[in-house]
Amino acid sequence: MASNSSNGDHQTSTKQPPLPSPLRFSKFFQSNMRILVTGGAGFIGSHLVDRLMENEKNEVIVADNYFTGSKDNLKKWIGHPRFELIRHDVTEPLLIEVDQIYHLACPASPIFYKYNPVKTIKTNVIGTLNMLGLAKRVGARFGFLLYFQRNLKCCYKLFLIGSNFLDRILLTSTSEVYGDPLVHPQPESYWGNVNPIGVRSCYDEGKRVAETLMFDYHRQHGLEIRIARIFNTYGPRMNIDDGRVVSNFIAQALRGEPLTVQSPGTQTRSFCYVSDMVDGLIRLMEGPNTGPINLGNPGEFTMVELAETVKELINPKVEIKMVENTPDDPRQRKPDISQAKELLGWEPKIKLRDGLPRMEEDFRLRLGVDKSN
Ligand SMILES: NC(=O)c1ccc[n+]([C@@H]2O[C@H](COP(=O)([O-])OP(=O)(O)OC[C@H]3O[C@@H](n4cnc5c(N)ncnc54)[C@H](O)[C@@H]3O)[C@@H](O)[C@H]2O)c1
Ligand SMILES: O=C(O)[C@H]1O[C@H](OP(=O)(O)OP(=O)(O)OC[C@H]2O[C@@H](n3ccc(=O)[nH]c3=O)[C@H](O)[C@@H]2O)[C@H](O)[C@@H](O)[C@@H]1O
Repeated sequence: MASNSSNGDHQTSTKQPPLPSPLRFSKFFQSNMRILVTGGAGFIGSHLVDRLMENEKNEVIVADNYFTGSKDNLKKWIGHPRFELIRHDVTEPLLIEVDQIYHLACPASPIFYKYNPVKTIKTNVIGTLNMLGLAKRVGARFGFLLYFQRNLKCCYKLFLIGSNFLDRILLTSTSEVYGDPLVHPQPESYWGNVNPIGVRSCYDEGKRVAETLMFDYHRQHGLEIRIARIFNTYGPRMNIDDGRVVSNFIAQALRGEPLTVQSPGTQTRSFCYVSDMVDGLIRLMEGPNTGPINLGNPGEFTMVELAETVKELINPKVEIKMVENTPDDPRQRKPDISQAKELLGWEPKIKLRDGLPRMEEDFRLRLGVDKSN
């Protein structure tokens, strides 16, 4: 069996040792960062792709099953040499070479995640397991390669360069992990108040298990993880009929329909504009902190106040009517973002009254309702 000692002064055969696969080896020299965005055809994901593509050193791969997302959200990138779109359901394994994973694949609207609760929890549990397996597989092989290079001495320096390309995976978790919070505002140290068997549990508990899996892979396999707990986010490209409150109210105001405030109407939410959210996600991924870190806008409003603001800004003639709510609707939600400020140097810039008109413009275009009506 031919063998070469690491310092090359003793060879039993002229056969060269097997070189690492060109693809892997090139990782040390390639300037491009290969980034997988699962759920990248969705609302937040497509805005994230836009931002990642601005960096010429990024190659972006989107894996999406189009359950709530759309190719339309990515049409400007299709055919671009640094972009690739694959129809893929994350509940099935995915074998590709990547350097970073933003794992966003999961329906976010309560109407959609309640539509098939078993699928929702599979997406959060099996989907996250598949993405962690991908990160570990690629990261582990890469780790071996680093060890191999390190023992070649001459390439030791590459180990230092290469190591900062070690894979990392970011999970977009949610403020729903706090359930119907008894602590207000919610800090990351709060364990939550979640119904394990309710109609929202497929999502709330699914995301909690996803966070658990992230930390277990981190502790057991040393995987580089990042966890963002996203609070209500709004902006252009939200599905017009996805049932979430901001998209509902804007679509209703533009169509001249009554704004449907679900009872009691005094429940609160805090709304973060999508460009602020994307900023926060990238800062978290690029920084050294695993999280979980709350990302959201601490500006808290009741649903009645939100309806009154939409009425004032978009259609003063529209009515506001109370309708029934769904079970387990959290009564209050407001992020404590002191960790995001301190560790990421991040805080949201866009206030609700400045964000809503940008979303109105997008919805007017898509609904064909011009300013005069
Ligand atoms: N928007 C918010 O207010 C909010 C708040 C908290 C957390 N989040 C999280 O952020 C992420 C993105 O949310 P969003 O608002 O963009 O939602 P979205 O529904 O617009 O996007 C989700 C994307 O994931 C895709 N997807 C769903 N299931 C999939 C599967 N099994 N395999 C592959 N793709 C799948 C959908 O087709 C869609 O493109 C989600 O993980 C969501 O839980 C969003
Ligand atoms: O920020 C979060 O973490 C969560 O926020 C939302 O969940 P939720 O707050 O329930 O979102 P909406 O469906 O927009 O409901 C917000 C509030 O508005 C109310 N609502 C909703 C729709 C409507 O037409 N009228 C109305 O008053 C609901 O009862 C609820 O109290 C997202 O749907 C979740 O994906 C996300 O994880």
